[in-house]
Amino acid sequence: MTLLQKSPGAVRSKTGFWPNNRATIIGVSILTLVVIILPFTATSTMMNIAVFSMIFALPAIGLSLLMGLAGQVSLGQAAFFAIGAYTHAILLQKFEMPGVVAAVGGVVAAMLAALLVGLPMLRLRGHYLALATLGLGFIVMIAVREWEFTGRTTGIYGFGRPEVFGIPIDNNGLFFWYVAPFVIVGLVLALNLTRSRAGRALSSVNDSELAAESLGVNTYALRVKVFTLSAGLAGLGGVFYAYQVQIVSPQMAEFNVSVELLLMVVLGGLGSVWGAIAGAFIVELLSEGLRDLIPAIIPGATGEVQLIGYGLVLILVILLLPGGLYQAVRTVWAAIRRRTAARRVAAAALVPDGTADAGAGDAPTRAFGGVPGEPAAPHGAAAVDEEGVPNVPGVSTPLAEGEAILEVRGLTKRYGGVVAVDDVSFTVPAGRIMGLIGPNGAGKTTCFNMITGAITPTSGTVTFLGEEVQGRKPHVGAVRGLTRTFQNLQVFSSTDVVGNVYMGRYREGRAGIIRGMLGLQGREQYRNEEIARDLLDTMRLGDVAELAAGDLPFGRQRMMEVCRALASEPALLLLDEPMAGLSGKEREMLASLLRALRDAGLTIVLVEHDVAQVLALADTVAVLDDGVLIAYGEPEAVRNDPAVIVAYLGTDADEAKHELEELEEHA
Ligand SMILES: Nc1ncnc2c1ncn2[C@@H]1O[C@H](COP(=O)(O)OP(=O)(O)OP(=O)(O)O)[C@@H](O)[C@H]1O
Repeated sequence: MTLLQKSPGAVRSKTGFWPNNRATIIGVSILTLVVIILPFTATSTMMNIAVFSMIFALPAIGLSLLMGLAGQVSLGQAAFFAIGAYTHAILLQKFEMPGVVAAVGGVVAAMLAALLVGLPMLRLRGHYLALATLGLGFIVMIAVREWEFTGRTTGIYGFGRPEVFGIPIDNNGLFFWYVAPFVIVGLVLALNLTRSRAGRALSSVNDSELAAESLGVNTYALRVKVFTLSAGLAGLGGVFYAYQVQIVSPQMAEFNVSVELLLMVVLGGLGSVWGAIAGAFIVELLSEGLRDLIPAIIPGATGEVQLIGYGLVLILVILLLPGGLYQAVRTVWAAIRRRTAARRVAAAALVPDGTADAGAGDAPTRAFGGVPGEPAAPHGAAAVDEEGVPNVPGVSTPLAEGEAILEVRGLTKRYGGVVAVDDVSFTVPAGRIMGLIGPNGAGKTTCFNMITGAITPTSGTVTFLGEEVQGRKPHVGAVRGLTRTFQNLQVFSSTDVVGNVYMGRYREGRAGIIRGMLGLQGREQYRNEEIARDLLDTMRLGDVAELAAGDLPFGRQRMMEVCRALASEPALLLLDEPMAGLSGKEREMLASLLRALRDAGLTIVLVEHDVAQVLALADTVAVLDDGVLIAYGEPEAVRNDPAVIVAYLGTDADEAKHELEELEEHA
């Protein structure tokens, strides 16, 4: 039996966990209609703006994915735009390659440049990528300006226009129709990506890289992929730009182009793909307006002054509408939905016996926390036994009970002169609960962090399921079944409660970025969502499944974190102070749950300040004091160990023992 029995008839949620596909279809249909009609109705100035908006929408979508999803800022998107354009122009003009080959070459060159910058930079945390891309922008601009091959300041020109079935694309209307399908396809792929397993993982990384890694997300690989994808879209934009203006020049890589792209993304709303397209149109309109307005206000002003206009708009948006247009639209939409719902409730109240039997015929069946094949308890109804203890699913353990699942040998962590953990060794047997206790600052969390890969030990080894994992990133252990919770909660606040627990299923999923973009992972997603919901019901969190995770009370956030860790079907679960902040009732429930999980075969290591709880729960207890392992054994032996008593209470052993007993009685 696995930890989570999967519902055989997993059904699609009707509660809105997945963004509304119908809305996307309607949106894309309207956009397509506008694209078809616009060239027949727009003035030539409008058509010119529309063409450039479409061209810039591509790098803007890329930047939006990078900044909104991957949480990385690029100040040099124009560099990839220029690399795409120059490569395309060079292949066309100097090597006389066919248009399609030259275009693909432009995109590939931009992606390769991104790999070159991203591979070293994305390993580092912080804003290094922003600085590196800013530098790249300057390098590209200066290189093409100084290099004979790229035409110096004059640039490259004289290459032909694109042709489709022998028809030259030689006016704005045709060019608009030529670019638009690429933008629409890019839009759909990007929308799919944001909803996919990979997209959700990226948002989670934004919320808490440590928690995402601990659930098996390889954050570095994902960021590199999104950065490369983002550069590819910029390169494609550059290819179209080169075709449209019929010249490529160093200005394309200038900083103000990157700022323009940044403005499009911020104005539209970070991470919103629709917002990026809207932002592209608005900034192009704005830029047209500023071109006339600025010389009228400041006679003799050059194009540089336009940057001041962009800067002002950027500041205003950040101050007044930090979520951009996307946020504004969402706020209005939410208000409309609230009013509609209120009206519906009022109307229902007028109908005698308005208790409709809605959906009774298609109630989902669940095997988890209920009887297989029988209608499930509604979300929010706790699946509990007669004593109020949650039902616990079965557990699969890769080892026989008592075999070493985790071996820690000579684990040491020094911070300058501070030895946080000093030569600690212990073994955790499978199917047992091990308590790790010690006074404040004893080194418990540091120990956890070294075991899970959050920090690298100064020396020592951590062997999990026979493989040394010390010093490796947390996702390495997580993929093999090593999952943890955190002393300081690490909630994915950008999503709801079910979204958090769904992320716990990450290591069970397979779909990558490509499958995500193509929308070929529906089954896997719906199945994992159902499992997440089932688990929430079992943990009595079903009633808050749709709430924003950050809005939950502290105690329920802790329970949600445990639930999220369980969703990953771990072989070894490390819990860092899971009882902290819980009510007495919640503590009791959690203790029962842990006992039941252990009885089902799960191995648990528990760091906890509630010593009485640990001594009552654990099969073995390790005690740290000042980084040193001072006791290790069965709870009874540890309870009476004078060294432990002195470490905890810092007084005479007999007196301390008496105090400890009193404490336990009152606990
Ligand atoms: N990044 C760091 N730099 C310097 N010292 C650190 C760092 N992290 C932890 N320490 C020190 O290492 C020691 C152990 O800290 P740790 O947080 O592991 O203890 P703990 O047993 O988990 O404490 P608590 O129960 O209060 O959470 C403490 O003295 C702490 O100040």
